[in-house]
Amino acid sequence: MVKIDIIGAPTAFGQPKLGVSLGPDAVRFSGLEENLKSLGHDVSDLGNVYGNYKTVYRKDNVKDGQGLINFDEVRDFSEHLSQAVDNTLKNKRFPFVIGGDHSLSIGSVSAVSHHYSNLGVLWIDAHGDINSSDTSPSGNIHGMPLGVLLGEGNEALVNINHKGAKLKHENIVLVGVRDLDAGEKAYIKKHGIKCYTMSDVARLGLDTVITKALKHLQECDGIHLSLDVDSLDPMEMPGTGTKVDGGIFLSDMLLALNILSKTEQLVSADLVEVNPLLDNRNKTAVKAVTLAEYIFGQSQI
Ligand SMILES: NC(=[NH2+])NCCC[C@H](N)C(=O)O
Ligand SMILES: [Mn+2]
Ligand SMILES: [Mn+2]
Repeated sequence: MVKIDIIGAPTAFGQPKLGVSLGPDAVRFSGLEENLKSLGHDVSDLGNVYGNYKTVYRKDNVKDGQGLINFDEVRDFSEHLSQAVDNTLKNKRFPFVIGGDHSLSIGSVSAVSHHYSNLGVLWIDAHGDINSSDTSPSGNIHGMPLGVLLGEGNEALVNINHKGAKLKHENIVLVGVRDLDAGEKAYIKKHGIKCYTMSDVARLGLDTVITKALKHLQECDGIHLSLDVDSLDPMEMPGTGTKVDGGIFLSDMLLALNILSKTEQLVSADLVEVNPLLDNRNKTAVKAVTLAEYIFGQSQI
């Protein structure tokens, strides 16, 4: 039995497409809390986190001096989210953060890293999200959370929750990657970051990849899962803002999550980038709930 706090993080400030702020409710309305309860868990939905701004999105998406879009809003939201995640961990509960765009991981992982000195991160995503204000071609902060957590670029973002870098390069594993920017490729190579691309997944199978990823993180005192729904193929997950063909299929992902759910090291998770306005009859949110069930031990027999 896991004591789970569902934390809605409806931020859309990290990218320009409207609708991702509706993600948490679409996932809730598809049965998230009830289904996790039927698996035997103690589940509490804490509702949504909001920052000091009146909305969780901007229609105009303004760049600041460093080329960061909606910088003040992202920083403010991240601080608020990190406080909520910190409280959950203090209460000895599992923070399960539902997005919202992937910039939310700056807040969630910053808080988790305060509780685990050698935190590992399993980042399942079509993208690397390892840009920084120095390398990002778009200025969208949802493409930068790993970069920020590694201490790169804009200092105010790096210092969210507490000062300095939150993760070690060797404690990160990327899985499902198939769309990296040039700066991201260079950074991953320079720092020797463990990265399983879709070609690796095609060659080895996702079950083997996840087993290898967990082996790589075996010395970590906790593992955070950050699961971007665009890691799945767009045929599976149409409701997301930065789709890339050639992704993971649901059956493979469920097997991988089943393997992951058996490790005692898993301490927190994010499920991000569900955008109901881009979806086809809420399919993406419904499957996101299935992913959540498997993270928390659902099995097929
Ligand atoms: N979390 C995501 N969906 N990120 C997409 C990032 C796309 C691109 N690499 C960028 O930095 O703008
Ligand atoms: Mn992505
Ligand atoms: Mn992402």
